[in-house]
Amino acid sequence: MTGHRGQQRAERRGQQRAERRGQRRQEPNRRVTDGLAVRNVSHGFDDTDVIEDVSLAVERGETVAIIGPSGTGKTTLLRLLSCFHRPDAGTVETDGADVWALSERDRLDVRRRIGMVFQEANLFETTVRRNVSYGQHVRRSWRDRLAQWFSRLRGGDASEAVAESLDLVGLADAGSRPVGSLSGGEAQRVSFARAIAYDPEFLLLDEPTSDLDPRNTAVIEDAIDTARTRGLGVAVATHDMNQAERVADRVAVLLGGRLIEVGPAERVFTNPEDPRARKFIEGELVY
Ligand SMILES: Nc1ncnc2c1ncn2[C@@H]1O[C@H](COP(=O)(O)OP(=O)(O)OP(=O)(O)O)[C@@H](O)[C@H]1O
Repeated sequence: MTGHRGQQRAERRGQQRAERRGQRRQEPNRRVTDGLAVRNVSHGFDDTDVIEDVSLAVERGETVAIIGPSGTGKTTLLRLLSCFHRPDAGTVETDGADVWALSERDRLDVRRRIGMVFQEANLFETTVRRNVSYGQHVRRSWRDRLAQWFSRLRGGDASEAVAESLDLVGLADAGSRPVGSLSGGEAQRVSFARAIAYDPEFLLLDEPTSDLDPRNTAVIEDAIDTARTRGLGVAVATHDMNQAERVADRVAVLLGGRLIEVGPAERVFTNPEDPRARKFIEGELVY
């Protein structure tokens, strides 16, 4: 019964979307075959659309900031990109392949290539090192784990990646510390290290520095920059415009679940085309 009602709701939302689509200026679709992308995705919960007809791509080696007021759908968009939610409409693609048309196993492989850092660090009550290597362990496919095992036998060291990731966030000496002894900023840096330790191709960050002081924020922003330089595609949802300006190559402005503007950071910040984007960037549009 609930499933049927859910389907009816989804259909009703679909009809409303189709009507609205005709009335709206469409964002130009960048045809990206190399990277992680959502294409014309819409998604909602219960009777409400949260994301409407959004197209956005993240290519390897670039950082895209998703900015917008609170509750505008940034987290939902990241969750669609991470293949956590299946969109009500539209497609999620990696390198041109429709992720939700893949087998469950192949989709899991795609998810393994995507690292996520949430607003809350969500660490386990153990040491820093174990937290970071845990991410590496669960994210690896059996094939990779086997390869890692053979590499260890040959003298290679999987813990190198853990050490390197901790070094990247300035916590090279903190491996043996229990997470309970960390400050909020340090915990968030461990969470970042955990996401990066298994060598993902894409990194999705949801307000990764919202509760952090300037020093911890700077460490995370530097790590974002390093990740991008190493060729990862990074998407960061933030309501901190200054942060977006500091880290992003491109900026996507999300308002009321719709992408109202997307373009190179410099252009969007200095000369936004959409008057609502301009208001938001100038701090007039506060929700
Ligand atoms: N699982 C869910 N079930 C029901 N509603 C949800 C769910 N996830 C998100 N929403 C709703 O979708 C809307 C957008 O939420 P979302 O977290 O994506 O926005 P946001 O831009 O990331 O907000 P913030 O900046 O405050 O974190 C909100 O109204 C939220 O309540």
